[in-house]
Amino acid sequence: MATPLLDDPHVSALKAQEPPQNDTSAISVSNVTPISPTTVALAAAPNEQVASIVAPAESATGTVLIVYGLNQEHIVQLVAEVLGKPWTTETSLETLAQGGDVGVVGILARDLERSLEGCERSSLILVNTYCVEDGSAPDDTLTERCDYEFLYSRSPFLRRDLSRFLSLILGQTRPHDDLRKKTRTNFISTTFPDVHAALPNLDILSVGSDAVEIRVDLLVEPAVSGPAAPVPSLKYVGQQLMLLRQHTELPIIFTARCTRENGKFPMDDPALFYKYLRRAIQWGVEYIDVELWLPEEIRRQLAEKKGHSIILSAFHDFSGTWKWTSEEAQRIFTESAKYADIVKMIAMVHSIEENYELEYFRSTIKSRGPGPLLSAVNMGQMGQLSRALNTVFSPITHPLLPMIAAPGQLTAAEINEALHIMGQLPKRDLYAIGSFRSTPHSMFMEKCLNELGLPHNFSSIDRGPKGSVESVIMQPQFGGAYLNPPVASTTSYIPAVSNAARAIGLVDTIAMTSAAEPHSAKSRFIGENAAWKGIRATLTREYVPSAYQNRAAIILAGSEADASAAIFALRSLGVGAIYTVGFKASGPLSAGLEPFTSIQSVKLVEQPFVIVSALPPEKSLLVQPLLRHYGANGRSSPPSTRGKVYLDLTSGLRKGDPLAVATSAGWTAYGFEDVTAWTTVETLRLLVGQNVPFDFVRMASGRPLF
Ligand SMILES: O=C1C[C@@](O)(C(=O)O)C[C@@H](O)[C@@H]1O
Repeated sequence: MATPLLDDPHVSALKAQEPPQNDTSAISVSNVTPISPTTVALAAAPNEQVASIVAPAESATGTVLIVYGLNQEHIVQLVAEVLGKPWTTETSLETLAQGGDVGVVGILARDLERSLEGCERSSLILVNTYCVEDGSAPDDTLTERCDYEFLYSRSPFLRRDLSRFLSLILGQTRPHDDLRKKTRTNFISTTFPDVHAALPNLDILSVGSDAVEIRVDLLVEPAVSGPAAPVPSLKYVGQQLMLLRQHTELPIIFTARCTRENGKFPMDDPALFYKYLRRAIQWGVEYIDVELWLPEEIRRQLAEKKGHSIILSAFHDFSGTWKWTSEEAQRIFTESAKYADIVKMIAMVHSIEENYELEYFRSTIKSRGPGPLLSAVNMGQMGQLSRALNTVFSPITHPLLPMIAAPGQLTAAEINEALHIMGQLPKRDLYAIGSFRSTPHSMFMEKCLNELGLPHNFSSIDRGPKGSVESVIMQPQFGGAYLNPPVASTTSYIPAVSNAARAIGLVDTIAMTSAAEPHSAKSRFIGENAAWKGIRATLTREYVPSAYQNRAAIILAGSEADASAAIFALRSLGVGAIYTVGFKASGPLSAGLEPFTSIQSVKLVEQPFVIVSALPPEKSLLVQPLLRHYGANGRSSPPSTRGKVYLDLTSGLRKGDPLAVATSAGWTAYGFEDVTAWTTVETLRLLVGQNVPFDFVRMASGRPLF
């Protein structure tokens, strides 16, 4: 049967080999398959240069086998597009074994079982896909036969959701690698019986959260007749999870809390927990909460099968007699650590002293050296102090939730206020430095600081005469700034710069370093570049990082400086040749860039996967002929590698409407507003260490942004 192309020579790394390594923005530069011999010389070295700054992902090969339902073949093509790989459909897997590594292969669900007999599975990643729109659920045995399962509905979020799912299960994005390095992390414990009720407020609810917990045990599945079942069905849970994932970019924590630990899941059948948690791994959930009381065999098996999900072990003690200083507390940690990436220990307490004892316990765990992270808090009003002092995955609540998930829970704002009062979060002066255009943006920043209960001042200042920025930075209360437009990374008043900012040549954020002790020899501040992360986050929202590997890119800009963050972001994704229009590069990122000098050069470029325009507004029209030329009706890409991205970084009143032209010519197009919102997320992280989700930034800013 079917279908297109297995002739693409670029079938390469799809899946990162075990286990999760370093950086979320990881890239792969090994396994680079050149587009053309010249591309090798042009691209390999520059990508490696960026790879030394942004740690590369391990690469590996594998075929993604998409199991699909009748009349659902479109999902196979969509998977291939998001992965940037060729695809085919088969009725049997025998031919596959001979054909080797072919990217994406679709097989009808009804053909799977017969096909798998005697088939060598080791290089296959089996993903069952299932459209839940009609309210039905996939067949259990089919799901169990597969490694992963993608539940979907044909919503505007489908592509984004698919990209997130694939990036996670293939180990191409590793949200935990970023989070485990943060000084403090919070997660919001949602307590809705139905995720639908959370959706209108999800953006605001998750300000200050690094992850969202879905309390599966608190979901209440509507009963056809009679009272609701004590445990929501897997079918219902799957649909609820899909809905939540479509509406938040934050990692999800999947929790089925048992009755003894303040939850509703019955404890008479541990296998039930295994079934739900295993399914959560198959659904590509980022964090799985595994209770310590579960039989060791179940915990071991979940750890073995966790793929790229992270395991949070959970232990709650409600007895009121818990002692953090006891042998038992140490034993519980040791036992939990066996199969966990994060150990969560939570106890009900009745005196303030028990918080001090918990802090002592925390220090003993730290002194043990490397091992899983400890997230430990006390419950009850007396335990609230510990909720402020815990730094790893602190459970938080929000006034808009129907109820708190545990006694004594605090909001993100309450924790920050408490930390401030205890002298742990001193008030700082933060600045937006630059053109007056940044004022609405700084109002938004102020709004975020308020929402987060942060004590800082925020002021917007013009760059002013020479020396004026220096005098601001020298003030003892100075606590960080963002600069619009950015300044050269060699600017004398910036004490130190990050490697990325140095390579890009621009600093757009001055952040306090973590080693910012008052008399330390180290610089208290560092110049950073948030823009490239904003660009990268935009580019990878609907395509997995490896979709960019070795593909050609074109960048149009009025100057090298306007393009450098985009070049860095593209290099971090391992793109192949980069062609430039409107400028000739000579800075640190110039190696491997090839200028388009004539219409002749346009003809030489095969099919660019990505076009970025950072042209000045009065010249923004110039990109339109290229978008049309390479659009679906022009020199279109082979169907095997269809899908291409247009990123418009031009701000202000522009000529023409390149975004509309791009969309009508079949490009996946993103405007400046998307990049700015992602960049703002990064800026807030750098300046105040807090996570404000993209959707909140986008919602609060409306359109056009700020
Ligand atoms: O484990 C925890 C911590 C928690 O019990 C608390 O004490 O805040 C709340 C739960 O939802 C979460 O799963």
